[in-house]
Amino acid sequence: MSQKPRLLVTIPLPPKPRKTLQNIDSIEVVHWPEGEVKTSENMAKHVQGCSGILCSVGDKITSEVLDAAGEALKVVSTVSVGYEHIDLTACKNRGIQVGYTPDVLTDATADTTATLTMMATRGISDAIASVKDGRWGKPRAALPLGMQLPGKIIGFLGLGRIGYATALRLRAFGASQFIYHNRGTSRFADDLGARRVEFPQLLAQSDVLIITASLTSESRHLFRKETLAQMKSHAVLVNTARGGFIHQEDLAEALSQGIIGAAGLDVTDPEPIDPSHPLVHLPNCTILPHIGSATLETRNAMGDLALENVLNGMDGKALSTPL
Ligand SMILES: O=C(O)C(=O)CO
Repeated sequence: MSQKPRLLVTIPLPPKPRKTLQNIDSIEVVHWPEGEVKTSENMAKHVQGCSGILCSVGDKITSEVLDAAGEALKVVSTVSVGYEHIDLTACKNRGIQVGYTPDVLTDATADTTATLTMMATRGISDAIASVKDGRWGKPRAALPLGMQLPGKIIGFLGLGRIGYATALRLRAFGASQFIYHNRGTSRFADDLGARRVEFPQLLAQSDVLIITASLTSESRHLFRKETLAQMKSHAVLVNTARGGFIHQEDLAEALSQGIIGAAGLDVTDPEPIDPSHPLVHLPNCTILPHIGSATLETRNAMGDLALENVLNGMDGKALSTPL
């Protein structure tokens, strides 16, 4: 049996960190078998005896997984800024370090959030569909008119790094009035001239409401029938954070009944969303397949940082970006 420390890699790595890892022969790399379902049983099987886990948001790192890994496990490193898939308390209790990848994905994710905001406010996905399905030019099939950002109130649930970078992009489209709801105050508020409001005011005042917060057990299904009903009837809801913020059946109902105007989602719950889900077929709902950070440059940077974290952790060193 190999005496080398073992590293479980649960995801296909981007090219740059993949190459780096290929050139390291002091560790044994266990790659997740292509196409194998990520069940807890399979995770427990592959993680046995590993000193490090390199994973991402689709991998549930529970106390059972940590127990299955055994005494050797020193570090869990996720290729993501979100970390709700990792049981941090269980890691802490076992002295296991946890790393994540903040900052390096801010710009790519803000690009996606601003793009999705523009797509949803202008009804771009239905407009594209109308060209493909022959509705273009048929008077009775006229598309609804879109909404522009000047003079509108742009609300952020979670004005952190990604929210701020999104607001800067939306300024180029004429957005100038920003409000936000964070638990405390945002360090970016002054620069944007953004006003902090309580959640009910965020719902009631936003013309565009953008979710760029971390999901917690308290914020699960924060957007449901009762809260969606408090939004403006033309409001556009954008979510590039986590699907769990939104009760999807309630959102589908709100969009089809004109309770709110449109939605743009880069995240769903579960992922992927079932293609037969009503949200997928609504003309006023744009859904992207969780591509927030999906550029070559950003994924390489995330992979590099996560690899650095896991190698340091396996070596007993401090991580560059610990949780
Ligand atoms: O980094 C994250 O948390 C993601 O969702 C990746 O896009």
